[in-house]
Amino acid sequence: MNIKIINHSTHPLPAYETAHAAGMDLRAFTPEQITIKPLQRLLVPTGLHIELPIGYEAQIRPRSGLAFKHGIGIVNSPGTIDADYRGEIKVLLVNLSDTEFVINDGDRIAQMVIAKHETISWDSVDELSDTARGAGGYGHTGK
Ligand SMILES: O=c1ccn([C@H]2C[C@H](O)[C@@H](COP(=O)(O)OP(=O)(O)OP(=O)(O)O)O2)c(=O)[nH]1
Ligand SMILES: [Mg+2]
Repeated sequence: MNIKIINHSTHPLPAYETAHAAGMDLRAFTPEQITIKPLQRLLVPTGLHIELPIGYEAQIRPRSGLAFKHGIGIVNSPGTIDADYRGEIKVLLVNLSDTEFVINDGDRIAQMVIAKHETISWDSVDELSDTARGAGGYGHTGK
């Protein structure tokens, strides 16, 4: 499938790093170096605008290497890019470590997964079907 993209950054388009990867890495587009202090959150520009087909979304997810080695997460993970959004894709990073983290222009800061989704209508009813679980949740099946 082809998706329209405008790249205002100076970096290559997001690409799958391996043959069967689900996510394409997103690069920071920030001519000036960015420093994220411990527990600080920051919107990082990518310079990218996309036109998703109706019925598709893009999910902005953390990279596990950055999360494990540097405590870098995404506050609203997974971020949702709607099919009707035409603005710049940005990544809402958070530094969950106790040391500053530096982002340089072009660093791969997150990954984007393109996914199908349903658009539904509600049927308002008075009762839902019976199941063995019923209302049990929050660990009611034990550890
Ligand atoms: O990580 C993200 C999440 C969202 N967006 C953009 C695309 C998305 O379509 C739009 C709105 O996002 P969302 O619906 O999550 O935020 P909201 O707070 O509900 O804003 P809005 O009222 O504009 O929908 O912001 C990003 O660029 N990065
Ligand atoms: Mg919204």
